[in-house]
Amino acid sequence: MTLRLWRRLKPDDEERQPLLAAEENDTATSKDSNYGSINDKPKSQGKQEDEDPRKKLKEQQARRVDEEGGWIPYLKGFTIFLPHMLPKDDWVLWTCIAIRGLDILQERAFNVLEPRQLGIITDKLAQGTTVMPWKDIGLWVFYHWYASPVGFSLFGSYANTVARERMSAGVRRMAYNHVMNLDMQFHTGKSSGEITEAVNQAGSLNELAELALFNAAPVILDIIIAVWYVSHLFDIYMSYIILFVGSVYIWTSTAVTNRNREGRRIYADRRRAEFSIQTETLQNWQTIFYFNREAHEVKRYGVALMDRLRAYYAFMRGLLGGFALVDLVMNIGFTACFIFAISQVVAGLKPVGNLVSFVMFWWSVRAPIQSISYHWKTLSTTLIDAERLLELIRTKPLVDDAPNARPLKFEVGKVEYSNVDFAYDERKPILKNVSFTIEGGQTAAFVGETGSGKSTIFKLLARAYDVGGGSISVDDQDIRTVTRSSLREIIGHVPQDPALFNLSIMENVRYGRLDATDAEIEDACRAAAIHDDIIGFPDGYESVVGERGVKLSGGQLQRIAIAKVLIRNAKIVLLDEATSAVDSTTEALIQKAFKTLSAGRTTLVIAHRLSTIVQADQIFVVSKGEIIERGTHAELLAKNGKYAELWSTQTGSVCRENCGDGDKDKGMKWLVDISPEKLDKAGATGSSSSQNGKGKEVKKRG
Ligand SMILES: Nc1ncnc2c1ncn2[C@@H]1O[C@H](COP(=O)(O)OP(=O)(O)OP(=O)(O)O)[C@@H](O)[C@H]1O
Repeated sequence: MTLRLWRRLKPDDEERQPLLAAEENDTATSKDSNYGSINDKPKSQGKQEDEDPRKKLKEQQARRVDEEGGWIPYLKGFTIFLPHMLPKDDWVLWTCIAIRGLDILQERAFNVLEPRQLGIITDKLAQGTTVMPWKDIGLWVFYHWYASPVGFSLFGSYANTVARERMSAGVRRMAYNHVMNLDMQFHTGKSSGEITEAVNQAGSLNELAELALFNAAPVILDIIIAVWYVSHLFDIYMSYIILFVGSVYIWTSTAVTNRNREGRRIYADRRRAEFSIQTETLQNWQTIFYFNREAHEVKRYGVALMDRLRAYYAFMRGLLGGFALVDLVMNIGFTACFIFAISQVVAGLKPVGNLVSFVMFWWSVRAPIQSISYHWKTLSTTLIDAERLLELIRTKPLVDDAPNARPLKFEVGKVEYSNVDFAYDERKPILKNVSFTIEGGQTAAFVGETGSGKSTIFKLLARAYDVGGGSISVDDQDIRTVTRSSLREIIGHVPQDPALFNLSIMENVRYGRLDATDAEIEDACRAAAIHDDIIGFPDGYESVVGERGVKLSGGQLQRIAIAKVLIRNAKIVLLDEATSAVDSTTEALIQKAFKTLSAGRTTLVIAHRLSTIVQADQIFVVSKGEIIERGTHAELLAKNGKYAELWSTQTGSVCRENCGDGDKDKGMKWLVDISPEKLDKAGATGSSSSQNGKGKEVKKRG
């Protein structure tokens, strides 16, 4: 019994704190209400300022208790989890709870019956019986067996496990679903570690429920039974002794815990520091390798390790000393009760069997009494953990379906931005009065300096964020009035830095359309000019791509991302610098594939290499969040503005005649001054120039 209690009290209590997990929380501490990551702190800075993330949660909890008007209303806030933890129709869960309930009751009954039976046998022996009391022995054996771990409690323990895990699964599912449906601001503003930890706090709620249902309630029952039973065995004074010992015990153990808090905090800090060195150095192993700093890092880690050990020893000294003290209180209490009981037997007031029953009973109730303070401490820690989960669940997505949102009715894929304003942070406007219309099936390209807001224009179309002013519509339906899912279903996005799941190439491409056949996937890969690369890998389509696709080159990653969009058969395609990482031959292949596949689809392209978008139906030049020029390639060249400047920089061409007046009919002449490689890319230019057919002439020098 002591051993069991020791296990329950010692490691769990002090080490259940998520010391390492706290490390992951150090970074994202900003809770800004704007779309902004401006307040994000660098990791090391965050660490210094937020040494103990639990402290912050504790303060938050105190504030919330205050705001809600006390602990009861505060705790009521957690009832939002109840339908997920205890779903009414989960008969397996309720059966397990019922079995565990029965187990708790039978445990209590046998706590009394077994010592009592031993007392009866002792009394018979004391009376000098000469026959074996087989019936009593049989009963004792039965009680003893039934109350042991191989008796009914075997089912009780298993039912407890099933109930706990089912409750936990319900809350985890709820939290995960909630996080998945939060907006992009939430996901870009927080570290994935922090989000994961918050979701995992589902376990803390579970503990809370388990504590209340299966631990605290039985302990209260134990105390009531103990007081009643010892009064029955001896007299009421014995109950007073037990209550007194219990109170002193609780007071002492609380005092010991408080005293140990500082030691625990130091130990937690040192452990975090050691963990931090370990992860940082492993993550930056290549830097260490190239700077030949292995020995330096091993030494640094060794120092942190020893620091942690010293802190741990100090903490454990305090803890073990504390345990010894509280155990002493318990032993003094037991001695007092024991002497009192013997005195009653000696005085002939009670039979010796009662003494035996008492001693046996003491050992069964000692653990529950001791566990009160443990449960109390666990309750406060668990509540703080659960606070994190509550905070997560209370976070409402900034972008959500309107109450009367309906599915988007796709017609031709016309995209219209009307006077769109947007800011991630209200202090810094990003898009200003952006207006344009792209007819269904057209290709529109966005060019402009880095950071001018091109990707942001894309993000708004997928409703990663909502516009600050103006509106965006698809086929004349304001995207805020349609369901987010129906909108994203028709959009295919190839990001700047595509990331893949650590699965096979086949599975990654199938992510675009879950029911795609292998043959369809291969076709998409052919169209994206990646098929030949894939079949060249030793495992072909079954090659696993590594975390985020690290085993693939940038160009391969981009083409697989393109294949994913192709297989998705999206109606509106967003290409964010989709061909920036491929060589000119591959780029030409991709361009060809896209030309075929973008037929009938509205395509929005961001490109820094202008040669890739000369055939676009419209080109928008974005600068500082505004569209400063628009038109076809030829029209923009004719304007000889920003676009012409960019074109000139990239291709080395210069306008020789009629430049700058924007009059298309004056027959501008461009002189192209480019290397053979540039000419290769600009080959598209020649064709496009004639395609756009505005009577422009592109001459090659030399
Ligand atoms: N999640 C975000 N939170 C805060 N600011 C952001 C966020 N994303 C982008 N920004 C800022 O918005 C501005 C426009 O960024 P955007 O990514 O739209 O530019 P871009 O024109 O696509 O640039 P690039 O060509 O380099 O991709 C930048 O100043 C950027 O720092």
